[in-house]
Amino acid sequence: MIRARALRAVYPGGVVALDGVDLDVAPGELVFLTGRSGAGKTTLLRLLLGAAVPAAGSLTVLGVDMTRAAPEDVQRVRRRIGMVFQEFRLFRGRSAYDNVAIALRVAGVGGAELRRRTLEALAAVGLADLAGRRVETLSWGQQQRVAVARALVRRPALVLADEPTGNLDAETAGAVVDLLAAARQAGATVLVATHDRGAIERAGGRIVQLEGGRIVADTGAPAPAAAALEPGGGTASRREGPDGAR
Ligand SMILES: Nc1ncnc2c1ncn2[C@@H]1O[C@H](COP(=O)(O)OP(=O)(O)OP(=O)(O)O)[C@@H](O)[C@H]1O
Repeated sequence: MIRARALRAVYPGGVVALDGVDLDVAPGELVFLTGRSGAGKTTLLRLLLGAAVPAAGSLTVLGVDMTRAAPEDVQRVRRRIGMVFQEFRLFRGRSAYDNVAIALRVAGVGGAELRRRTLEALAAVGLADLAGRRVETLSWGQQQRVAVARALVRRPALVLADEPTGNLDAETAGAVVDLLAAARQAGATVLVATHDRGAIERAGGRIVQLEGGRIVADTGAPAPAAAALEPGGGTASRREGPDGAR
């Protein structure tokens, strides 16, 4: 799903944001990226999304080598990613419905299916009654839930969320975390950059800690309890093993 080796990211001016990151994320994992401000979390998400190119190292996302991919291949990867941004990036002046529907429209979905899936996504985040409201008239937490609905409506293979619970009250933050966990239950791989300890404790999952652009701690994927306990129950861990490719 994701495979990074010796990943390095440098901003103009020479700021080294990531410095030798090795990371494997298997399909279906829920991973929290933690670390203090400036540790490199957002930069890693940007590389995964193909919004920035690594300065060195290798990065494969959804089977595509992001360091060598043609623009159309990067586009193909992006279409399979649902992104929740820190600042929502909703279209002001448009309704909650329109903001969610756009994600399906650009994927070529229209007509009755567009309407059904958009309304289902809004209902899933508890906003069915507010579908027609312009987004700037919604509360902060409601806007974030619109952004989550927009990210999930296409049933993406990979969900990337950058501080999705920032500035939300505990209850709304909990609801957002539950939605991301539900996306994982539905089969998505989910990466969440967050400072929110409560969110991490609520959802469980793997914790990868960044510091100064390096991974300094990684709890690894929790062993799937049922499979691990069954005799002959397959893998003890869904984490991809090291490959010695360094
Ligand atoms: N556009 C930019 N130009 C130059 N340097 C940048 C830029 N964006 C980020 N940086 C620097 O890169 C490093 C990593 O930043 P990044 O935003 O990835 O950290 P972060 O862990 O996401 O922080 P936060 O928790 O505050 O969002 C920091 O030193 C930051 O100052």
